Amino acid sequence: MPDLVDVVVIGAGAAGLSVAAISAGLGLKVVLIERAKMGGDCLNYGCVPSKAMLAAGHAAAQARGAYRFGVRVSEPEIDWAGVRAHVQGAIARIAPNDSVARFRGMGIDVIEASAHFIAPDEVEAGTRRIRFRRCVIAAGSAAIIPPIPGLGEVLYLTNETLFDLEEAPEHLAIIGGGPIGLEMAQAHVRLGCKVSVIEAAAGIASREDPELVAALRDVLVREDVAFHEGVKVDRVARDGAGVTIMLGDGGRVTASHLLLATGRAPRLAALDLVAGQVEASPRGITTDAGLRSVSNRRVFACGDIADPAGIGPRAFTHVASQHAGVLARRMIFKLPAKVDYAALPRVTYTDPEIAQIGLTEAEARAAGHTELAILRWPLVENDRAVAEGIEGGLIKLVATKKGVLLGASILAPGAGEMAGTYGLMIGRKLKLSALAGVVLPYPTLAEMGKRAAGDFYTPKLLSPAVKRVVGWLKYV
Ligand SMILES: Cc1cc2nc3c(=O)[nH]c(=O)nc-3n(C[C@H](O)[C@H](O)[C@H](O)COP(=O)(O)OP(=O)(O)OC[C@H]3O[C@@H](n4cnc5c(N)ncnc54)[C@H](O)[C@@H]3O)c2cc1C
Ligand SMILES: NC(=O)c1ccc[n+]([C@@H]2O[C@H](COP(=O)([O-])OP(=O)(O)OC[C@H]3O[C@@H](n4cnc5c(N)ncnc54)[C@H](O)[C@@H]3O)[C@@H](O)[C@H]2O)c1
Repeated sequence: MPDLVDVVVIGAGAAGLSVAAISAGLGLKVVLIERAKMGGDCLNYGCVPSKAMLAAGHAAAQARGAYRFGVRVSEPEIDWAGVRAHVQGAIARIAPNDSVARFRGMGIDVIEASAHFIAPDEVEAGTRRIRFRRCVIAAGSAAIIPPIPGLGEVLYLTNETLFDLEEAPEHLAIIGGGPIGLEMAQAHVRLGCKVSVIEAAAGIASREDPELVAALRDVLVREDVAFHEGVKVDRVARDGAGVTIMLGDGGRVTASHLLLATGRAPRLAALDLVAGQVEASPRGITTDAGLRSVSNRRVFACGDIADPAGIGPRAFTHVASQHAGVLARRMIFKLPAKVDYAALPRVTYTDPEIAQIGLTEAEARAAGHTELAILRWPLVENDRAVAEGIEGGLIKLVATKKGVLLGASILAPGAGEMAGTYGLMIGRKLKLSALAGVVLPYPTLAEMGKRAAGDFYTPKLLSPAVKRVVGWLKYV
C-alpha cells in the first residue's frame, strides 16, 4: 500500500514552496515534488535574474546620464561576464532559502522527480507512489511558443535560456511587448545591445493605462529601442548565425538573437490530469474562487497554473503568495476563503516603472463604473523629481464620485515601492481624504499621490459657499 500523506504539493516554485512550508509548519505530513530547479521560474528564470539584469542596465544608464548633474564619466564599458556573474550571483544568494536541504529541514519529504496522477487520490513521482488527503498542483507556467512559420528552423531564446548567454547579443529581437519584452528590451539596450520589439497588438503593454504607456514608450524610444507595433510576424528564417523576421506590413528585422516573450501557458502536459479526474483548460486548472478543483474535491491549484472560475489566472509571484494564504484558510483550517484581486498590484520594472494597483480607468469603466473621478499629478510638478532631473512620470487615480479609490496607475522611478499605500487604500475601501490628509516626508516622489488626491477636494474647498463661511468666521 503506498504512503498516505496529508498534503502532496506538485512543483517547488513560489506557490508550491509557500504551501508546503505553511502546511508543514502547522504539523501536517507533507510531500513536495519538484522535477527541475527548486525555486521554480521566479528564482531561476524570472523575477530574480530579470531584475538583476535590469539593475546592471540601470547602472550603465546612470553613468551615461551623470553629465546632467555636472559629473563627467566616460561611456561605460560593459563586461558581459561581469553582468552574468552579477545575475547568477543574485540567484545563488537567494537559492538556499528555496533549497531541498531547507525544506527537508522543515520535515518535508522532498522528491526530485516529475509527478503525475495515477488515480484521483494518488500521484507517482520517480519510483514513489503517494496517496494523499489533499493535493496542491503548483506546476507553474512556461513560455508560449507561438505557431510562427519557420520558428522550428531558427534558434530562439525564452526566459529559460536568455540569462545563460555567454556573449552579449549584438541585436536582440523580441517578439512580444508585454512585461517580459519591455523589461528585457530596456536591460539589453542599456547594456549596449541593439534591440527591436515586435508587438502584434495595437500597442505595447496593452493592459496598462495608455497615458502611462505613451510616456514609457517615449523613454524607451529615446534609449534606441525600435518598436514595431500593431504588426504580425508572418514568418522567421535563419540568416547566417542570426534570424530574419518577416513582418505582416512588409518590413523585416534581421537580428543576431530572437527572444520569445509572447505570454505563458500552464504546465499541464506531464500531470495526467485525466487519471486524477482534474478538469483543466488551456488557461490552467479550473478551480472555484477558493482554488479547489471543480472536479476533484481533494485537489487544489495554486500560482500561475490556477484558473479560478470567473477570475482567471494571474502570473505573479505575489499572487502565488496570496494563493498560499487562501489555501491555508480553505484547505487547512476549512474556513471560507476566496482569491480577491481588487487591490492586486503589478509592476513592470522598467525605468521609470509602471505600477498598477487595482483597476485602470478602462478596467473601471468596463466593470460598470460610469461616474468616475479621474485625478492626475505629473512628475514635473514634484520637487524631488525636479531636483533629481526626472521627467515624464505621472500618477493617475481612479475613484468613485464619492472619492473611494478603485485604482492607481503610477509611472515613476520606484513606482512599485509606492504600491503598498494604494493596495491598503483599495483593500480597506478608503476615501481619497485619507491620502490627501496624510503627512508625507518632503521631498518625496510619493507626494504626487497626495497632491492628486488633494485635487479631488480643491473645488469643494474653494467653492463660493466655503468662501462665504470663511467671510463670516473672520468676525468671530
Ligand atoms: C522573465 C520573467 C520575469 C518575471 N518577473 C516577475 C516579477 O518581477 N514579479 C512577479 O511578481 N512575477 C514575475 N514573474 C512571474 C513569476 O515568475 C511567476 O508568477 C511565478 O514564478 C509563479 O510561481 P509558480 O510557483 O506558480 O510557478 P513556477 O515558478 O513555474 O514553479 C512551478 C514548478 O513546478 C515544477 N513542475 C512542473 N511540472 C511538474 C511536475 N509534473 N512534477 C514536478 N514538478 C513540476 C517546475 O519545474 C517548477 O519548478 C516573471 C516571470 C518571468 C518569466
Ligand atoms: N514585473 C513583473 O511582474 C513581470 C515581469 C515579467 C513577467 N511577468 C508575468 O509573466 C507574464 C508573461 O509575460 P509576457 O510578457 O511573456 O506575457 P504577456 O502576455 O503579458 O505579453 C505578451 C505580449 O506578446 C504579444 N504577442 C503574443 N503573440 C505575439 C506574436 N505572435 N507576435 C507579436 N506579439 C505577440 C501579446 O500581444 C502581448 O502584448 C506576465 O503577464 C506577468 O504576469 C511579470
